[in-house]
Amino acid sequence: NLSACSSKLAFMHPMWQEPLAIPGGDRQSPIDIVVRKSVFDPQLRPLKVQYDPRTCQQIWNNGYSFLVEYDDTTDKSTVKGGPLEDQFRLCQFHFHWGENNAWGSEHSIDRRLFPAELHLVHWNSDKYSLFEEAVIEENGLAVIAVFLKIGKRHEGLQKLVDALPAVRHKDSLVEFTKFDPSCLLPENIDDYWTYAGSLTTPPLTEAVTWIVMKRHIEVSHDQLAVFRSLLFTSAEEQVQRSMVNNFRVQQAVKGRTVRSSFT
Ligand SMILES: NS(=O)(=O)c1ccc(C(=O)N2CCN(Cc3ccccc3)C2)cc1
Ligand SMILES: [Zn+2]
Repeated sequence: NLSACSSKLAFMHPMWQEPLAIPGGDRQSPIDIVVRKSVFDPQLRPLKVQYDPRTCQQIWNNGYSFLVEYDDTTDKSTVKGGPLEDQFRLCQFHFHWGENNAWGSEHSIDRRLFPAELHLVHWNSDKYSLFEEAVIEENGLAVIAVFLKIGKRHEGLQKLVDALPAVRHKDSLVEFTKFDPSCLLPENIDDYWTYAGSLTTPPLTEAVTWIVMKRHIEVSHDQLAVFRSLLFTSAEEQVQRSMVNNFRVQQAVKGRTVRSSFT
């Protein structure tokens, strides 16, 4: 099945060597969400997402993905409700994608992989004062994951796609403003799965409440092709490597329960 292939593939294209020991290591991400094993929780409230496009600052290639970074010095762009007890501030969003449209997402639904996955990263501003503090704390982060499927062109995404050639190489950065990331959310954000997990890139800390949207968004084949024109490597390096397959292999669920906000 594809996910086995993608894990073999990840072996063939290891973005990084998976560390042997991970702190705790019993709530790692990503995972396969087995729908029939998820548990409906009627106490899960609707998500309240409030993003201010004026907090959008820059876009940069960090050598894993490209990050669109937001000013998180005030509570202007936040998420609360859903499984969250506190208010979380948006600090950045990024994507993971494959070398082709057969795989690329980090999470899967009943082993179904998607060509790409969006992560909107937030940190708990009720409890901490900086992302760097929250990233090592139990309930420090909340990441909203949205699957991407190939279909019609996503008008809102195009402004982002047009900026990508300027951050082709690792460590390149350009100003990027007035982008409202709510345009990347599906119409219905009330249907999601949620579970306790980790960052999927180093330091892999077990600080994340994952909120995985049931509904996907559509982007065009050509839009996703521009993601694949990015490079893992900096301008100085002799050998340039295409930024593709920047997903982590799936991790053991280890007795965790995945809750659903819908029946
Ligand atoms: N794929 S994911 O959504 O799980 C995700 C991955 C990375 C990040 C992220 O912004 N950083 C991870 C650590 N990094 C730098 C850092 C910061 C503090 C301490 C140590 C290192 C930043 C956030 C979410
Ligand atoms: Zn991610």
